[in-house]
Formats: sequence, C-alpha cells, structure tokens
Amino acid sequence: MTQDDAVLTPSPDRKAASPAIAVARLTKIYKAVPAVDGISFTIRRGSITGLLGGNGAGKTTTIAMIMGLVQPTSGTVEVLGRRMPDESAAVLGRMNFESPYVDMPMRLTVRQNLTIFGQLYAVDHLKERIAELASQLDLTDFLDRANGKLSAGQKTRVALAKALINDPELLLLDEPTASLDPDTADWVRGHLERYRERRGATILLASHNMLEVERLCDRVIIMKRGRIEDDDSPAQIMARYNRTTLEEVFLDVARGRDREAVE
Ligand SMILES: Nc1ncnc2c1ncn2[C@@H]1O[C@H](COP(=O)(O)OP(=O)(O)OP(=O)(O)O)[C@@H](O)[C@H]1O
Repeated sequence: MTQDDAVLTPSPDRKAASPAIAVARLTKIYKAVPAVDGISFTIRRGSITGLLGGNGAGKTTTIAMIMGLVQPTSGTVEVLGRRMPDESAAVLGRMNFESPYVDMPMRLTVRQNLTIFGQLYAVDHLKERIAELASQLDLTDFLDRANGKLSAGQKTRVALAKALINDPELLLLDEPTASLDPDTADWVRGHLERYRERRGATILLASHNMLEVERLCDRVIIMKRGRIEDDDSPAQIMARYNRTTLEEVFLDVARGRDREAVE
C-alpha cells in the first residue's frame, strides 16, 4: 500500500474514532415543504443529546434519516462512521430505536415479541438476555401476556426492552418516557443513565419533557421549522436566553422571542 492509499482508505481505527452521528446539510422535502432544512451537527460517542422542538419541527424525520429509514432529499448522514442508508447493513446491528408511538404486534406476548426482535439482531443467549431485561425493566410478571393487553406504561417499558435487546452502542429514542407516571419515568431515566455509563453508549433523544432533558442531556439541539435554532449544553443555552429552565427557553423559541429580546 502506498502512502497515498493509506490516507485515502479509512482504517478500522479511523472508523472507531469517527463521531457516533455526523449529519451534513441534511434536508428532507415532502411535497415542496421542507420537514428538515439543511441541518448539520456531529454527536460524539458516549454523549446524551436532546433533540427539542415543537410539534412538526422535524425531530422524528431527522431520527428516521439517521436510522436510514427515510431517504434524505439532499445532504448526508453517517452513523458510527458509515454512510446511511447505503451502508446501513454494517451498523444497524449496533444501534436501536424506541418510540412509544410505534406499536409491536399486539397479539404476540411480550416474550414472543422480544424473541422475534432478538432473533432479528442475532442476539446470543437470547432467553437469558430476555430474562435479564425483564428483571431490569420490571417486566417479569407480564412476559407471557399479549402486548395488546398491557397498559401504556407497561408497553413503554417493553419498547425499551426491545430497544436494548442487542446492547446497542447507539440508542435513538423518540419520547422515551411519554405516558409513564412520574415515578416510572424517573426510574427509566436512571436506567438510561446507567446504561450509557456501563456501555459507553451514545443516546440521542427527542423529548417534550424539559426536566428530562435537563437531567439527562449534556447537549441540546433545538429545532424549529426544520432548522437548528440553537445547539449547546443546557447550561449555556439557559444562560444565553437569560432563563433558569429549559421550559422557559422552549417557550421563548416557540413564541419567536429571540435571545436579544429576552436579554
Ligand atoms: N411522511 C410524511 N409526508 C408528508 N409530510 C410529512 C411526513 N412526515 C412528516 N411530515 C411533515 O414534516 C414536518 C416535520 O414532522 P416531524 O414528524 O419530523 O416533526 P416532529 O418534530 O417530530 O413533531 P412532533 O413533536 O409532533 O412529533 C411536519 O410538518 C410534518 O407534517
């Protein structure tokens, strides 16, 4: 190999050093309306980032493009050093996704659902993995109940178990604690923090719960009408808007009060 080849060919080490997610000038246009409008950001491995924004801001579309489920109109997405969606086969097994709004088959039991997803990810020792997750997420009592007969909160915990089945390096979460009571939601947040610490995992979460974002996230990306309105640590963003909570910042952004106006 010549010196030039060595520079041009990404080595496994260079892939390992790449960010968890790199998005450049990413755009998705639905019938002439931009859902995502030229956004760029990189997310470092091992971080927890919150994706905020009002209804229709473009969060879910962004996550879907990161997953390789939606083809961008233009721009690029790289996940763990691989271009999405073209190279998704190389990384899908190392990532996972949870949204309480995506239902699993209702007639199958929780155990059957987790078994199917575990098999899709070729999880080793799947029975033991399901038992471990059931114990961690308090699912043991209803493992053999049909998914359709669970409460909303129980379904959310099952969805989280599904998202963790392959011990993912990258976890994409769309409102992970929606419909959970405050106690269970708090417990799930603790579980996610411990998971990140233990696994060194990267988490990107879309959330409307500002306290959740303040607690979990070291960085916040605020979207509005498909664009990035702000991108920084929660503390820096609150300082910039002269606010003491992210809730107040969110309202400022949603109601069009910019930083200067609130200073
Ligand atoms: N498949 C689709 N076809 C047409 N328009 C779409 C489609 N998916 C999303 N959109 C539009 O794109 C915009 C962004 O939607 P998206 O679901 O990404 O927003 P969001 O920030 O996740 O909102 P929410 O907080 O309500 O979930 C919205 O105007 C939405 O109506």
